[in-house]
Amino acid sequence: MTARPASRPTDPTGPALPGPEPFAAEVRDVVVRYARGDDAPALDHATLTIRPGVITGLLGRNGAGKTTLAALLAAFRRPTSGSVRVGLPGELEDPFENVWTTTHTQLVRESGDVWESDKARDTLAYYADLRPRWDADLAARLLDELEVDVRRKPSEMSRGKRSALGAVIGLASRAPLTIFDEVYLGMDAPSRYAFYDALVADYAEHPRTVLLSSHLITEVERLFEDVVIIDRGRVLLAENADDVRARGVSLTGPADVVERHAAGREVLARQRLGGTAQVTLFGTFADDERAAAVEAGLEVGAVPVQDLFVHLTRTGRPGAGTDAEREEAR
Ligand SMILES: Nc1ncnc2c1ncn2[C@@H]1O[C@H](COP(=O)(O)OP(=O)(O)OP(=O)(O)O)[C@@H](O)[C@H]1O
Repeated sequence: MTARPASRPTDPTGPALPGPEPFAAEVRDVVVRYARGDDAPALDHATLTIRPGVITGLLGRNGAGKTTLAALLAAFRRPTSGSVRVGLPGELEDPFENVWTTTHTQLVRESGDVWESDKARDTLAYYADLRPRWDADLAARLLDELEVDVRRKPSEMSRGKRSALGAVIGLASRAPLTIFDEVYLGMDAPSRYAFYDALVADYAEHPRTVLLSSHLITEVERLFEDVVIIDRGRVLLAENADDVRARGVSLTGPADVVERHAAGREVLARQRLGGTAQVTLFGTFADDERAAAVEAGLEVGAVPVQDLFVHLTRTGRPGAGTDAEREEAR
């Protein structure tokens, strides 16, 4: 953030207030063009629903439109056309210049959304004042756990500590709609896992609607219930994560048996360790195919969201994806 708003924090240590129920959001036929006449809009007739009280994973390759979508929901910008509505289920409103919905929506981006040149505690005080459900105790505990020194300015912190500060702001806000846009990318693995654990624990106690955008799909996929995949501004799918996982099949077992049961199917990923192989196949198995695979000694499982994501968004779809492209997309 570059400019400080006119209002200043008053009581950063005040008690958390009860707030509204988790928000829902609806995006209908939304187009966002950053430049007039741009023939590759950042969002291209995007339509999706964010369910209330659910953690949704927002996935897409670089430049897919994730940050643009997050910015619309948080009312940082308006769509070129189409409608964005946010709020209590059944009472959705246009969030743009809407004090009520924006007060209850917290977006944290990779930059951390912090005042770079002020001490971190000033940014925390600002959010404590802004967010009615701010929990100062939770913020203090997480800052301690993630070893963020609030006496320092973000401009003097490492990227990871700045990200951690943003992650704490997102969690302690307890906003009915909380959006984490790649906020944890700068954090090291122990910090990221501490953040995921804190998110799951606090979400269980204080349900809210969470949108998590990340490239680290294997790390975060256990967290989300719904998935939205965007590709070049278009929504490829928006559905329950288990339904996404059921779009493919994973087979594990002796390599020759695995290959026999995979024959003729589209292989999304293949791994081999000695005589054991694991393949990820696109498409579902009929009951008799599944039974035959189990009978032959194979382990039949659901597909990691990551493999489907790579498949659905690979360069030159349909058809031409190579292993190198898949690696690049990971
Ligand atoms: N301020 C801007 N001005 C012009 N074009 C922009 C602007 N912000 C984003 N874009 C373009 O809009 C498209 C979508 O960008 P966006 O940042 O939403 O994608 P993203 O999925 O968040 O990408 P990443 O994972 O790389 O952060 C990209 O083509 C990007 O170049």
